[in-house]
Amino acid sequence: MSTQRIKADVLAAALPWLKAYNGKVVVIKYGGNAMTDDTLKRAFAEDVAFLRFAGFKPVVVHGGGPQISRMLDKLGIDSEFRGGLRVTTPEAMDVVRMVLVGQVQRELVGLINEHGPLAVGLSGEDAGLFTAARTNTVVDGEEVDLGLVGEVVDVRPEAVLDLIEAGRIPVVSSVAPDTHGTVHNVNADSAAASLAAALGAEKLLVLTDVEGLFLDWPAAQDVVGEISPEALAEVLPTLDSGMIPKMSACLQAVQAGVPRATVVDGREPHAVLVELFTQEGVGTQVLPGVETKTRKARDASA
Ligand SMILES: Nc1ncnc2c1ncn2[C@@H]1O[C@H](COP(=O)(O)OP(=O)(O)O)[C@@H](O)[C@H]1O
Ligand SMILES: CC(=O)N[C@@H](CCC(=O)OP(=O)(O)O)C(=O)O
Repeated sequence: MSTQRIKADVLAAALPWLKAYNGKVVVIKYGGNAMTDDTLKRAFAEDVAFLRFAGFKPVVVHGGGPQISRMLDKLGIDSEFRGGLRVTTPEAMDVVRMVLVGQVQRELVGLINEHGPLAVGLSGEDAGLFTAARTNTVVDGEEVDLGLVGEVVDVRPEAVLDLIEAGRIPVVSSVAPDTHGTVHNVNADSAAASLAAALGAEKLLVLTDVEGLFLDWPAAQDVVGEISPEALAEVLPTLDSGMIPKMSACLQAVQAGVPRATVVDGREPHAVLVELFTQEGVGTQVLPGVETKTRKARDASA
């Protein structure tokens, strides 16, 4: 087939997706582990700008776990993860906020704005976007005090909606005040799910550094292609580390009415475009009413 024909086929195949998502909100969670190099970050910014110019309404919620850990290390502040969440002292909270809002968010906004005056950064503290409530976690049957870690209990999406209506791309950091104004560290997957639900998003797309959910972790031979919320709720207690908040977030979003939530490998350049314009075969999709389907992982041993 000629190169011109291949290009024509790829472009023509995008039509159903362009129609389906025209004017629809897509919340994209960009995890810190998928921000490894400048080329990937630039490709991500291009994808988000592409979506906006293609008639989607993209909203970015970003993470930055590894970036926070590096800064805490540099400053000699100890931190540990329990059940996939960072135990956050008041001292660590200052660093979390500085890195997420002051570094990671600023960098993403800058990269997207290379394509036009599109992105506006905000955090859960802006215009009452998120209200958090302190939360603990249970690890091996024991309740663990996580310090200043919260979950979003209320969303006032007006500021984000105003930006979307003005044709902007909101870029949201996951720190949020409680009802007394004390700022809490919220896992970015969970914040993205809350925002997707409040915005009535068509999709929650979560970029990370694995091909998707593996039920045979850490052997990682078979990646889940599709899974229903009910089947996911059953396997959730067996998962560990970062996959717990990620898959809980997908479940939360779908249970709150977001039609589908997908985890994709952000180490692949243009993962966002590939996922949104491809029928099947990338990442793990949480979707009501499906049987669990798995496929061989890219790196599976033969
Ligand atoms: N069952 C599983 N399937 C896939 N990844 C898993 C699983 N269990 C644990 N993980 C780990 O979860 C990590 C993703 O979570 P996390 O490090 O928090 O990513 P992010 O920064 O993208 O939010 C993967 O890199 C992988 O090491
Ligand atoms: C409570 C909690 O764990 N908060 C996360 C917030 C950042 C985040 O979620 O970043 P990723 O998406 O890159 O993992 C943290 O402190 O690392």
